[in-house]
Amino acid sequence: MEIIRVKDYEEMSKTASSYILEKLKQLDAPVIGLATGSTPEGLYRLLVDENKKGNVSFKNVTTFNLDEYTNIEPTDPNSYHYFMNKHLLDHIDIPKNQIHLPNGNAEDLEAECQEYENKISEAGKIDLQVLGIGVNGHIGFNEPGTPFTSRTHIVTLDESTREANSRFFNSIDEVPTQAITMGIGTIMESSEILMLISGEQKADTLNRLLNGEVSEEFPASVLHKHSKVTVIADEAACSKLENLE
Ligand SMILES: N[C@@H]1[C@@H](O)[C@H](O)[C@@H](COP(=O)(O)O)O[C@@H]1O
Repeated sequence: MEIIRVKDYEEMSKTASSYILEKLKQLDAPVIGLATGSTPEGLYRLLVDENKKGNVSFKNVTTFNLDEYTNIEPTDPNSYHYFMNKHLLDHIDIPKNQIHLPNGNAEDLEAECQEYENKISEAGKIDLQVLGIGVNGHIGFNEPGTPFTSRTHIVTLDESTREANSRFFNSIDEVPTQAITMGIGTIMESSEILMLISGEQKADTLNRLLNGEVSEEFPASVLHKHSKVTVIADEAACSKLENLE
């Protein structure tokens, strides 16, 4: 696991954006895994800017998002469909049929999970998966206790996750209780993983990721088993790191 330590949120976003642009240049038909949350918003803003300036094209890019709430319309401002359109997808030159998010509104959610897995397989593999991290170590919506072998599945969200995400809703009662998420096994099949971590509220989380044990109780710890992971973390997120060199 390689750690890139940067000053602040802006520098994290810039470093991530340059990293992704470089990757996109190397591949003819890149398949990129995308994440939601406040952490990648700055990265997406920079990618939109680069696309507008003509420095990068997304015409050959295929995307797969990690997760989506269930029983929420894609047009609902709190859906991850809406989030992705607003922050990235509506503003870049990517063909719509190359964009994939789980359909949290599907009649048969189990079938939707299988179909999502099939679509990823058909695309080959995810070349680069962008990840954020929940305070409790969740990746995608894989909460503590999720098997490392899990595939795309329906999850019941932890109360702590619903609370953390309630800042986007009018009240916690409106936060969905379930979601569809790519499984940990699915995420681990990506050729490469880029994790972004920012802010003091993630300082204990980052310390546990780097210095804690590999355990299903802390989902992100699985990344120690992956051969190509880069973590970009800002000073505030690094503020509680033990074993500083
Ligand atoms: N499902 C998403 C995760 O993919 C994300 O990493 C996490 C952290 O979000 P934030 O970046 O807002 O802290 O929130 C949500 O639960």
